Amino acid sequence: MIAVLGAGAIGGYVGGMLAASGLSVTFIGRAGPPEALAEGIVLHPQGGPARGVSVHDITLAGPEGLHGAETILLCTKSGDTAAAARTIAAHAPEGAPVVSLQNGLGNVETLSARLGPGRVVPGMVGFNVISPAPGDYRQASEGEILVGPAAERLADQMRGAGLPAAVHRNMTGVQWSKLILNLNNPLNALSGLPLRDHLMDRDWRRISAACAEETIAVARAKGIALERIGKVQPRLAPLVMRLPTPLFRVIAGAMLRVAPEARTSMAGDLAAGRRSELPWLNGKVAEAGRETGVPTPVIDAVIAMTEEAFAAGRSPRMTGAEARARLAALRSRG
Ligand SMILES: NC(=O)C1=CN([C@@H]2O[C@H](COP(=O)(O)OP(=O)(O)OC[C@H]3O[C@@H](n4cnc5c(N)ncnc54)[C@H](OP(=O)(O)O)[C@@H]3O)[C@@H](O)[C@H]2O)C=CC1
Ligand SMILES: CC(C)(CO)C(=O)C(=O)O
Repeated sequence: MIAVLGAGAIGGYVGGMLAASGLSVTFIGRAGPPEALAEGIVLHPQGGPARGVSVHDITLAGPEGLHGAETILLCTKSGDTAAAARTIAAHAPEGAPVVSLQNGLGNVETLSARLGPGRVVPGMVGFNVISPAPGDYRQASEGEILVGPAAERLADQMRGAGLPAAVHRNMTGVQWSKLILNLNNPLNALSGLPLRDHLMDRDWRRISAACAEETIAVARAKGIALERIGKVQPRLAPLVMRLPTPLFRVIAGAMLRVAPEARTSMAGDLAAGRRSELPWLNGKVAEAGRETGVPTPVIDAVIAMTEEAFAAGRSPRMTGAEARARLAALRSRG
């Protein structure tokens, strides 16, 4: 049985696809069965027909449902990882591998510290998923799932379920490279725009490019080999993001094949009043920058602006040009 801990957008979609292929999947809620799935699941893979999974073909449970898990997919936000690790330690069989499908850096370390080394496998989901209604999950952009070699069987099961999954040997490089894409998450939360409209604004892309450059410099200082994520070569990302919009539209066509209503997961967190994953995204780059002596002034200023927005509980809905002016003011202050 595959247990999905964190029945939100990623857990609902990935777990739902696995269940639709006939695998036994249990969705674990915080205290009891996840209510969002009480009526079953509707899946909308990008470019494919919608499919339904009856509530009778899945198991919904509280933490005790981890009891029979052979593999655990961890799909909570990063701020919930430590609590999830405690739940796994208390309820899951000791040897059951835990595959983190989360964004950001540090989740694997948090899980390993609680559950022991060798049991936790890093994973990366390269596509966006939105959930317009409880139990309804839509793949909203292109991308693949990558997992560490220890999860080869899971990668096979995912492919069998129609999910584009593969094993990757350098998951540290993959996670840093995905992080470069996720540096756009707080910017998208600040603009409040659908992701596609956001990406069409060159001022926002220029800020993304500056954040990517700082992260590439930090990764280089740490000796991390960055990896291609889908069609994106991280080292070329700053160049591509800075292109004038008509050229960007042609070169980055795949990046723009995004559902019109899609927003990044952090924009969703801000809109829903949830905590942000900022400390595991930009925060980790700033931390590593301090350790390696690489300055990260743009990332630091983006952190300050995003923290302000989360403290206010709503997106400032600023334009890219306004954001650049604000960043310049924050940087000149210090
Ligand atoms: N959404 C996306 O497009 C993508 C997201 N990701 C990453 O995947 C991860 C998950 O994101 P996403 O699916 O969007 O997040 P969601 O907020 O949609 O879902 C997270 C789910 O985890 C549940 N949860 C939290 N703590 C626990 C716990 N201790 N026990 C059981 N359930 C728990 C939450 O329940 P509750 O509602 O009660 O809080 C919620 O249902 C994040 O790291 C994100 O960055 C990666 C690629 C794309
Ligand atoms: C797919 C992507 C990069 C952007 O939507 C993402 O990871 C997220 O929303 O958190």
